[in-house]
Amino acid sequence: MENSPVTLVILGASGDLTHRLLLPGLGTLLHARPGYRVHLVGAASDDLTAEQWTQRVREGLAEGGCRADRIEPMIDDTTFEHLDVTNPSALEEFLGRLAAEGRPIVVYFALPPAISQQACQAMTQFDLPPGIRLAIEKPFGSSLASAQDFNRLLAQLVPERQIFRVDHYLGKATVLNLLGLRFGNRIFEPIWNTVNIERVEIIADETLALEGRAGYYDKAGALRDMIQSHLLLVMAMLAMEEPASIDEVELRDLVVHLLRSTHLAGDDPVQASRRARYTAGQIDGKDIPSYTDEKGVDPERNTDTLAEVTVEIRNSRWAGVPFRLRSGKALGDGFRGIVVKFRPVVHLPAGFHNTAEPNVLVIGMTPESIALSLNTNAEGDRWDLEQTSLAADLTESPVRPYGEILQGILDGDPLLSVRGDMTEECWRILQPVVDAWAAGDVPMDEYAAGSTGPSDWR
Ligand SMILES: NC(=O)C1=CN([C@@H]2O[C@H](COP(=O)(O)OP(=O)(O)OC[C@H]3O[C@@H](n4cnc5c(N)ncnc54)[C@H](OP(=O)(O)O)[C@@H]3O)[C@@H](O)[C@H]2O)C=CC1
Ligand SMILES: O=C1O[C@H](COP(=O)(O)O)[C@@H](O)[C@H](O)[C@H]1O
Repeated sequence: MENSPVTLVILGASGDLTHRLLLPGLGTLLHARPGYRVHLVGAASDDLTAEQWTQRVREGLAEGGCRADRIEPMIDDTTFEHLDVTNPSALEEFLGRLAAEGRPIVVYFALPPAISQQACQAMTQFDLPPGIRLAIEKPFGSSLASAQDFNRLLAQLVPERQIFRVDHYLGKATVLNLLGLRFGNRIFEPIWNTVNIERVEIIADETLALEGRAGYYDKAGALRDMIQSHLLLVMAMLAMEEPASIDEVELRDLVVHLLRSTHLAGDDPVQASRRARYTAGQIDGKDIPSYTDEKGVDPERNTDTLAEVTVEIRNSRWAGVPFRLRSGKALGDGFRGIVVKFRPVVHLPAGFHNTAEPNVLVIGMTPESIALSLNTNAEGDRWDLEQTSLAADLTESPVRPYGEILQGILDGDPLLSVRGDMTEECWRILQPVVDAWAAGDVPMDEYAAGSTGPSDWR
C-alpha cells in the first residue's frame, strides 16, 4: 500500500532482468505513484561493491523517469549482500535480519529458473518471516510435472495469496485494456464470438536476437519463453467471460476457466505446432550470426527461436475459431499484437461492384495502438467498396509493465499475478507439443535473421 514501507529483496540483483526491466519498472511506479516507500535490498552471488550496486539502482530508477529527490533517499537506504541463495543457513540468517527491521518483506526471485527452485527448496529448511511474499519469475517450471512440483514446494512455504508468479504481459497496458475495450463498450461484446469472428492471431515477434542470454534461453526456447505463459494469458484475457468485478478471485477464476476449455487444435501436437530457428542474417544493418553459432548455445539442444501453436477453445462462444499464437526472435518485422479477423458479411446487397473484405481489428501491444478496418463506399466509384482504417495510437502508460506488476506485489494484491492453477493449465495445453518436439515429430525449420520467418509459413 502507498505510504506503508515495504522491504523489497531482489535475489539475482546483478542480473539482466533487474538492470533492464525491474529497476526501471520500479522507477516508473515511484514516479507515477510517489506514495510508495520501498526499502531496496539486492543480493546475488556476484561480488558487486556497494558503490556498483547503488550506481545500478540510481541508473535503473532514473531510466524509469524517477526524480533524483525520490531516488537519493532510497540510495541512502539500499544495501547489497553477497549471498548464495541455495544455502539454507545463509538465507535464514539474511531473512531473519531483515525481519527484525519490522517491515513486511517481498522476496523477488530474479534468478535463473532452476536456481529459484533451489532457493525455495532451501527455504523449506527454516521458518520464513510471517507474511513474507514470494515473487517468482517465469518460466514457471519447464513442463507440467515440474510446474506441479514447484507449486507443491511453494505451498509448503506460504499460502497461495502470498505467492506472486510474475508474467509481465499481465502488466501491459494493452492487455489490461482488453477488459476496458470488451466490457466498457457496447459494440464489441455482442459480436465477440464464433458467429462473427473467424480467427484470432496473437503474435509477439521480436527483432531482438539472443542478446547474450544463451544461459537461460538455450534451455527454454520460444515456446517456453513466450507462448507457455505470456501469449496463452493474453488469449485468456481476450476470450474469457465477463467478470462481475475486477478483483483477483473473479478475474483469475475466469482466466483459468477459459484455459480449461483450451486444447491444441484437433488434439494433434504435430499439426497444431511449428518451430524454427534463425540462421545468419541482418537486422537494422547489423550482422546476426546463426543461432547455433551464438556464444553459449549448444546445437544439440535443438532450441526453437520461433514457435507457433494453434489452439481451440471448446465452448459455445468460441467453437470453430482457431487461435494462432506465435513468437520468435531475430525477425525483421517486430509486430507484437492481437489480430481479430471477422467473418465476411452474411449478405452483401446486389449492386456493389466488388466484395466486402472481412473486418479486422488489430490491437498493438508494443507500441500500444488499435485499428479497425471498415468497408466504405469508394470515392471514385461509389458502388465500389474500399477499406478504411479507424486507427488510434494509445498513449504510452506512465507505469511500465514491471511497475504495474510490482505495485500489485507491494500492495499484496495478486490480481495481476499468475495463480498456481493457471500456470499448470498453460503447461497442460502445451505439454503434448513439448513431447512431440522432444521426440523429433515436428521438423525444425529455418529462417534467416531479419526475415519474416520461414518462407513457406504464412
Ligand atoms: N532478462 C529478461 O529480459 C527477462 C528475464 N526474465 C526472467 O528473469 C529471471 C532472471 O533472468 P536474467 O536476469 O535474464 O538472468 P541473469 O543470468 O542475467 O541473472 C541471474 C542472476 O541470478 C544470480 N544468481 C545465480 N545463481 C545464484 C545463486 N546461487 N545465488 C545468488 N544469486 C545467484 C546471478 O548472479 P551471478 O551472475 O553472480 O551468478 C544474477 O544476478 C529468469 O527467470 C528469466 O526467465 C523474465 C522476463 C524478461
Ligand atoms: O519474458 C520475456 O519477454 C521479453 C519480451 O517482452 P516485451 O515486453 O518486450 O514484449 C522477451 O524478449 C524475453 O525473451 C522473455 O524472456
